[in-house]
Amino acid sequence: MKINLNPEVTPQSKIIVALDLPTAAEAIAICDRIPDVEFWKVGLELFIADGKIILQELKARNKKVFLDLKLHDIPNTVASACRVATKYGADFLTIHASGGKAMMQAAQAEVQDSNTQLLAVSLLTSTSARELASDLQVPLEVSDYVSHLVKLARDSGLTGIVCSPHEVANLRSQVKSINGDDLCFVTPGVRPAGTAHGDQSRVMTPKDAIAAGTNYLVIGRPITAAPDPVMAWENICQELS
Ligand SMILES: O=c1ccn([C@@H]2O[C@H](COP(=O)(O)O)[C@@H](O)[C@H]2O)c(=O)[nH]1
Repeated sequence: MKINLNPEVTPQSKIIVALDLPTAAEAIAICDRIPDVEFWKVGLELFIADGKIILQELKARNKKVFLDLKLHDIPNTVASACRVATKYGADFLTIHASGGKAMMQAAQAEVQDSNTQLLAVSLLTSTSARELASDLQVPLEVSDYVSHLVKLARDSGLTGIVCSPHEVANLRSQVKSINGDDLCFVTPGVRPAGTAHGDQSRVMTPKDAIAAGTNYLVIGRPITAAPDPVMAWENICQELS
């Protein structure tokens, strides 16, 4: 069954915790410590190390799974990878919107009849306005560039978008999905007040991100790298309740 994009409004159900860890054993240890987490994200490091093991383990625990592979290649290659990825039973899978419409449409066609819903990564939350202009030489404001990519993803039939919480409110009012429903906005770049931003640029607190209209928050190191991950998780849930 495809997951509900507007989960029950408990703090836990809106938080996806990123398991950016080097082995399945370390990831499982974190899952054991925080059994209340309902939705886990498996990214490149863990997938390359131990993808099959961790994905089977999370599904065996009846957890929701976000497989964050951020695929970006020619349409045939991405579509084939998406077809194979659906076999893991992931609820969300990411591809890069900057791969273009043909790539996204081909990918969407492969997941259409599965329970996996595709999200388009717009502009990485680590990218600043300065980098967009100077390094990437994109002559647009961040908000205009993200909006352009989101429309491409919408026109390609994707379910949702990965963007910074800063962009959600504007995008929600501007862009509906092709069937008229709201797009699902999934936002990394979330930092509780007082925690290190690290490599993230376009950040917001959990409470402000929810107020901005995010469907799901993605939070990694503020929980998994905290001195006490259980307390970090509980503090964020408390902030949202
Ligand atoms: O634009 C993006 C897309 C994906 N991510 C991923 O989210 C988590 C964030 O982890 P933190 O430790 O909370 O920074 C990470 O797995 C990224 O790969 C993103 O940050 N930005």
